[in-house]
Amino acid sequence: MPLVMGVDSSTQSCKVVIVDAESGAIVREGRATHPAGTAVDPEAWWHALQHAIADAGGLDDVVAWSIGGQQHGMVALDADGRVVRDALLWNDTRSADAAAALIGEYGAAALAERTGLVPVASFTISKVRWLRDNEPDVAARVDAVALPHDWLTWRLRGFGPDKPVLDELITDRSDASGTGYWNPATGDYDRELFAAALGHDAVLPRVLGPRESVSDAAGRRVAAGCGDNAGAALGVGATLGDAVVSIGTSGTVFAVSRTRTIDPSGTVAGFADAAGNFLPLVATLNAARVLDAIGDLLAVDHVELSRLALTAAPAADGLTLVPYFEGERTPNLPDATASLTGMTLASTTRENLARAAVEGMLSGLRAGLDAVRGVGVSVERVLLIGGGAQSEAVRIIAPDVFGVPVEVPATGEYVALGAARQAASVL
Ligand SMILES: Nc1ncnc2c1ncn2[C@@H]1O[C@H](COP(=O)(O)OP(=O)(O)O)[C@@H](O)[C@H]1O
Ligand SMILES: O=C(CO)[C@@H](O)[C@H](O)COP(=O)(O)O
Repeated sequence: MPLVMGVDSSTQSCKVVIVDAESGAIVREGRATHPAGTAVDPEAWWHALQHAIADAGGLDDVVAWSIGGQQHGMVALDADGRVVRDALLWNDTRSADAAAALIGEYGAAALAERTGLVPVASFTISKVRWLRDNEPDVAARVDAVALPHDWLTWRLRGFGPDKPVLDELITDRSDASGTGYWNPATGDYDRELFAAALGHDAVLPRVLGPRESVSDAAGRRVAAGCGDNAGAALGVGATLGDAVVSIGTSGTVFAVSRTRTIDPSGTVAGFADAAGNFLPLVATLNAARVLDAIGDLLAVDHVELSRLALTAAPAADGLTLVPYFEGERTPNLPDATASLTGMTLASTTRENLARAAVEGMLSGLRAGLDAVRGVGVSVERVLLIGGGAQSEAVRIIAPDVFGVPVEVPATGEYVALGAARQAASVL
């Protein structure tokens, strides 16, 4: 009964599963929370990872592991292996102007062709460019740029400021494909784009193939890890014809595809997956936390918010929440704010507000589904996952909003399970 560990270092928390590699059964689990905010000291993730591993009973009996994580965050290191500033996360919109500058210089169509992406604030290249433009002294000290899962993998393997071997940074194609300086057609970094964004070239993590591995200081096998959405696709077992809708901090809609996506409009990101295929994806910045915010406002928990939403009629008597609390990525409106319209004395009830929150959040994801279909991906059913899928109201209202059958797999940490699968596959 060899045991493997899978990790999801997500925006809000770190989740660890220890799995029997033969049966797939979860043997132990652990978790720890991450700090709030869109710029975070990566040390906080490292501490959370260690807590979550301890909470899961430790690694002593584990023979292989793999880390999945939130995508795109910029972890910039100096020559001594120290983080040069707080990591800017995928949901930090200060890099919107940098994204626009990149598009102005290279053209959206050319960037989509070269990297699969048209820059928005979320992608790593926009953050790297922001650093060069706004903190040139810090940018000049950067010797390596990694993603959250790359850096945590490096730390857990035994590297860090005490052993700063930057060439030992590794990543995988799914997370590399979210940088904006990796070419999904060739599998190589686009060094010209990266060096121009940063102002000079630097170490980038080596991209391991789906079955390649390295080892940690104790000799355990370490798989390449993955971006969290690719991890979820692996963990939930998505196949052709499935679209996965994940309602976590981000809302994402993605599908496994045999061919790469090039969308010069930038709506659909042409990511790679963790198994050698591709993962066209649409992401919104406003998902589970829309429900958190309205629940807090109404001073109710998730169960009561769901009950209120299901008490109201569809369309909430015209009360409409456009939930751009954090700005928005799809559509690309980084400076947008949320708005509530259709307020009358009759429509402005707690029930309608709860319903409008669920419908507004799901409508953003429906637009994502349409966009994924629009690039030629067939969607026969939706698999609904993430913390927000635990809401009964979300589960009941989603099929009407999406217009396709919706299946809700048993509640589970599918990103961490996907990473555990990677670990099992390199054994
Ligand atoms: N029953 C529920 N109804 C609605 N939202 C929920 C429920 N349970 C958890 N959540 C929300 O789900 C989010 C966490 O989901 P998760 O998929 O773990 O996110 P992430 O991976 O981004 O950290 C939190 O915002 C949490 O409040
Ligand atoms: O930016 C994206 C995908 O492009 C997000 O999906 C992040 O990867 C964060 O994920 P969660 O923490 O919300 O799961």
